[in-house]
Amino acid sequence: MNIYHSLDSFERLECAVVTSGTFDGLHIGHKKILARLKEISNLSGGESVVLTFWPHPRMVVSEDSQDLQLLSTIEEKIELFAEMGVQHLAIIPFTRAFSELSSDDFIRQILVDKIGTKKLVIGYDHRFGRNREGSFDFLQKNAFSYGFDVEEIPRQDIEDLAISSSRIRQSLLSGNVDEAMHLLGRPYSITGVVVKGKQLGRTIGFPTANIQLNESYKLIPANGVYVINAIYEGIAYRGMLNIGVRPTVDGTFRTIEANLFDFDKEIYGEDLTVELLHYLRAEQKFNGLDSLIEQIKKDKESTNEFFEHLNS
Ligand SMILES: Cc1cc2nc3c(=O)[nH]c(=O)nc-3n(C[C@H](O)[C@H](O)[C@H](O)COP(=O)(O)O)c2cc1C
Ligand SMILES: Nc1ncnc2c1ncn2[C@@H]1O[C@H](COP(=O)(O)OP(=O)(O)O)[C@@H](O)[C@H]1O
Repeated sequence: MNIYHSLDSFERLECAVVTSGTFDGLHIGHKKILARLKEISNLSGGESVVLTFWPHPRMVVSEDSQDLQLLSTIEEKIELFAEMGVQHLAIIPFTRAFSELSSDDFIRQILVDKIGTKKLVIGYDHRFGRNREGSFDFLQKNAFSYGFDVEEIPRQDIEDLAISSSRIRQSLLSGNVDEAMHLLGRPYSITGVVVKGKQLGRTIGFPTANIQLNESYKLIPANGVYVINAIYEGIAYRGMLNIGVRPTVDGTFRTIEANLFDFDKEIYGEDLTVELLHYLRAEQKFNGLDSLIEQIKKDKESTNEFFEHLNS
């Protein structure tokens, strides 16, 4: 996959089959668009191009941008686009000036002149240009004068509800990682560096790798205990995760900590990815460490049962 961090380095293609959007989460609905993009480019002998924007437009134009929480970091998106076989990924720096571009200017200057678009594939609710004025209807009416075809991919539903990034955010914020997995088509994951904690975990028989996220905007699911797969140096380990403030040990800030099964390595300073598979329970305040340990042992049993069911 060719990656462009601005359009300056993009060389106009003979036959570009293009889609554009923010694609937060790259969920099942997004995948449908990308699958169609690939299909058309294969059939037409063209090349597939994804135009995406970074930072996320809401980080730039919304007043609540501090509160914005996203499903994917830009690194995660790059990896997923590559896995899906996208040939060209152009990451357009989304600035206030760019947000002022009219939809007509966006189409003529970028899609036509810069990229060489011959076919545009967009999701059912995609809007672009100043104040999101460009819609599918607008494109279809003007497609002839722009010299490319447009195709709209209809809304993808699961159980009569639209699959959307905001719906997945809500699922995760209420701890429902099972539903999020269903809508994403893969588990929700978090990657960060392992940092030192209170060094208490090892003394209670459950060492926990405390994960510090690199990006403040990455969405952290609801506090609670989860079944996970942890990926360390490309190898997956079963495990469990606690997200919360650890009321039992008078924790003062929120941590994300993973206990990996059948693992015994010091990994401070190294990267760890956790895939959240299932919600077990809410975080609780126990009357002392003994009750907490009893509960964590039960969590481990529940985690093992979860994996047994998965394999049966
Ligand atoms: C599976 C699991 C469940 C946990 N559940 C709770 C909980 O319900 N309440 C709580 O206060 N802490 C909970 N913890 C956090 C422990 O208090 C924490 O792991 C311990 O204090 C060690 O912290 P350290 O990594 O800073 O040494 C849980 C940890 C794990 C691994
Ligand atoms: N099975 C395991 N699961 C998680 N971390 C482990 C495991 N085995 C060893 N470790 C290491 O031990 C550290 C966690 O020990 P712990 O006593 O909880 O200390 P801390 O409070 O610094 O997290 C992890 O960061 C990791 O380097």
